[in-house]
Amino acid sequence: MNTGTNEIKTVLEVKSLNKSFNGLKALDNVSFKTQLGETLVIIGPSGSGKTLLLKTMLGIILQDSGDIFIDGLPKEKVQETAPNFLDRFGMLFQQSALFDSMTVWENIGFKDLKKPDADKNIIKKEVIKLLDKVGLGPEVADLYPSELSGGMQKRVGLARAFSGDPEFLLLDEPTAGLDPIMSNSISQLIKQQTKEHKTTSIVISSDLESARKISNNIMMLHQGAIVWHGPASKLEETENPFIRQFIHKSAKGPIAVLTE
Ligand SMILES: Nc1ncnc2c1ncn2[C@@H]1O[C@H](COP(=O)(O)OP(=O)(O)OP(=O)(O)O)[C@@H](O)[C@H]1O
Repeated sequence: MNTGTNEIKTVLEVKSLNKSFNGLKALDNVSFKTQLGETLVIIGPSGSGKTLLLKTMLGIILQDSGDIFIDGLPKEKVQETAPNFLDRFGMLFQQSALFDSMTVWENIGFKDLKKPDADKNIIKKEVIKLLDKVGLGPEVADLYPSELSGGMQKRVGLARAFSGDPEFLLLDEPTAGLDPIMSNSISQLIKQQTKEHKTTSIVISSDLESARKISNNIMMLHQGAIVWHGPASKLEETENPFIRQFIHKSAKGPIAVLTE
């Protein structure tokens, strides 16, 4: 009997996605589903297609073939009826991708500031609450991104992604380059946000400790293809050679290690 407490509902689906650059396959028949409230972490070696997959899902790069479904509808259909459908997504790109010419609060309030009836004072107040959520004080609001450390920029990027409590979070390497304490606190924030708002999240992470902490499921890409997709709890026990090599940081295995 479905009690309604563990609702299984596919909210994002990628079907047979292919993309090549100069004849080289960068995404190779990628198919997967994510359920409401799930956090899927994508792992894989450098150049395996992780960022490209997120960019294709968002329409920043167009696929050669394959489809993306949101709530069971093709993305193009969703876009037709709701041109601002990307507002349903909170995104964090690598290097945080903050706008250098805008202050921290303008960066975080960006989505709301675009609205015709935007009230700057209300938006700034909301931003200060978000800053507090990611562990930054109100004094940071009027600074420019260049005045912040890398860790602070990540937090600001995360606050921007959380802004408006989006249904979906797509985060590219949220803990890369951070010290272990900062990385742990960012992982906690992602967990808290996804739990409190039942957010469906896809997170690219090379930080396996963070991946284990935040994920329900893990998917590994290699040369644009999915080589493993399963529950995070099975990561340690799987015999999959790609996973074994990746988690043991071994030079031996199916993943080629580049040498000079
Ligand atoms: N706009 C583009 N033009 C040409 N090639 C591209 C483009 N975007 C991605 N690629 C290629 O697609 C492949 C996958 O790139 P992608 O950035 O997705 O890798 P990744 O797994 O995110 O790597 P990393 O962990 O290093 O960020 C790479 O070979 C890359 O060179």
